[in-house]
Amino acid sequence: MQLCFATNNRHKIEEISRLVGTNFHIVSLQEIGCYEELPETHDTIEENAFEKAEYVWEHFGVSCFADDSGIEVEALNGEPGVNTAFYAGPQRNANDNMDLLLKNLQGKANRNAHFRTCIALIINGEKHLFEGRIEGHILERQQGTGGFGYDPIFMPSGYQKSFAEMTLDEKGSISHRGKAVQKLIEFLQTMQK
Ligand SMILES: O=c1[nH]c(=O)c2ncn([C@@H]3O[C@H](COP(=O)(O)OP(=O)(O)OP(=O)(O)O)[C@@H](O)[C@H]3O)c2[nH]1
Ligand SMILES: [Mg+2]
Repeated sequence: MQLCFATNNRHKIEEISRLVGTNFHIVSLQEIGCYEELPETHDTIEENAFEKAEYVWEHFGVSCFADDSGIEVEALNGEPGVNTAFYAGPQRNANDNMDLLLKNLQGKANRNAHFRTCIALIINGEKHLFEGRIEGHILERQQGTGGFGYDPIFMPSGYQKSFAEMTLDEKGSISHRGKAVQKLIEFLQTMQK
């Protein structure tokens, strides 16, 4: 089965390709001739995931899925949430985003946070949503150099290392994205039976 992964984030492609393995064949936006930014104009992760997938389905007529993700911090009433990618500004810089989050958490005892991924699938025009979530906390400072985004300051519950100190396989086995993709794979497998 061939599906377009509607994303411009190379880290997501790397993580999801490993998880999907040979279960189905993923094609990129470039491979279907889509070179534009995908619209993400809504206030929720769920709606933005569908907006990206719908754009590809409507403009290119290709079955596809999109991943919209965010980190939600308890003491900040769920922020950055839907603004995770550009929390510190339109430059979408990971260090600026982490610095701002650490600054906004200064002096706060509660550092609980979770990552959430919503994967919107449109297959032959039918729409489905899969969600994955991982609980953890925000570290005092960056730890590790792997991963992307906020990985160096996020430590999942029950672990003594940040996402940025894990291998891609380790992160994928517990992460928000890993859980959402697992649900997507199981769904696609039941469809093929
Ligand atoms: O530490 C992190 N570990 C992760 O596993 C992770 N996944 C997402 N993020 C952050 O959340 C934004 C989502 O925004 P997002 O879902 O709109 O993605 P994006 O704009 O980068 O790509 P696209 O898929 O929309 O093209 C991204 O930019 C990252 O800053 C992560 N941070
Ligand atoms: Mg985006």
